[in-house]
Amino acid sequence: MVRGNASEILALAGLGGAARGVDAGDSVDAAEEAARVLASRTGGVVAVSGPVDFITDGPRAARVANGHPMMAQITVMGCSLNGVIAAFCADQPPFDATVAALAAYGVAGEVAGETAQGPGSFQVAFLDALYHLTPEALDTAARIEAMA
Ligand SMILES: Nc1ncnc2c1ncn2[C@@H]1O[C@H](COP(=O)(O)OP(=O)(O)O)[C@@H](O)[C@H]1O
Ligand SMILES: Cc1ncsc1CCOP(=O)(O)O
Repeated sequence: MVRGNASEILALAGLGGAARGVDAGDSVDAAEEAARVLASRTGGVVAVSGPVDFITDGPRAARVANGHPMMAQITVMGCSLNGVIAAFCADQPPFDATVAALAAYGVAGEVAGETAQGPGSFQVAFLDALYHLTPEALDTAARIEAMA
């Protein structure tokens, strides 16, 4: 399973990419083909994170529209996300698990964004929201679109 922002996925596929340090300088849309190429090459699941996440295993693809703009303002949100995806993949098929992990992470971001005053309080509120997230709340708030 590979997860990166758009510029990281483009670079990994050998298709360039305009990364700004650890941040993306490319849109998720621009990295969709790179993600499909990487998934086919590796036989694994590839996720491009960003304002709307894109996930593919080659034949299947989905978009997850959950999240909050403040998530892009905090370092290590992507690294932490990788750990959450790994936990979801531990006992679920990897494509479904990755989609669910991205939705859960994004919903926690939305909950945190309701009370955060800025990046500092957002970090604390995000960890609390992830800790308190229930399957019912995830079902209600998840914005997942299956694609061809
Ligand atoms: N503008 C945004 N709006 C909503 N969610 C976002 C936005 N930018 C990033 N996210 C979310 O933040 C998390 C980390 O993704 P990202 O910022 O792409 O990682 P990285 O830190 O590797 O660049 C993902 O769950 C993603 O959906
Ligand atoms: C490993 C590491 N150490 C300091 S910043 C960084 C990368 C963080 O990347 P991201 O914000 O994309 O999770």
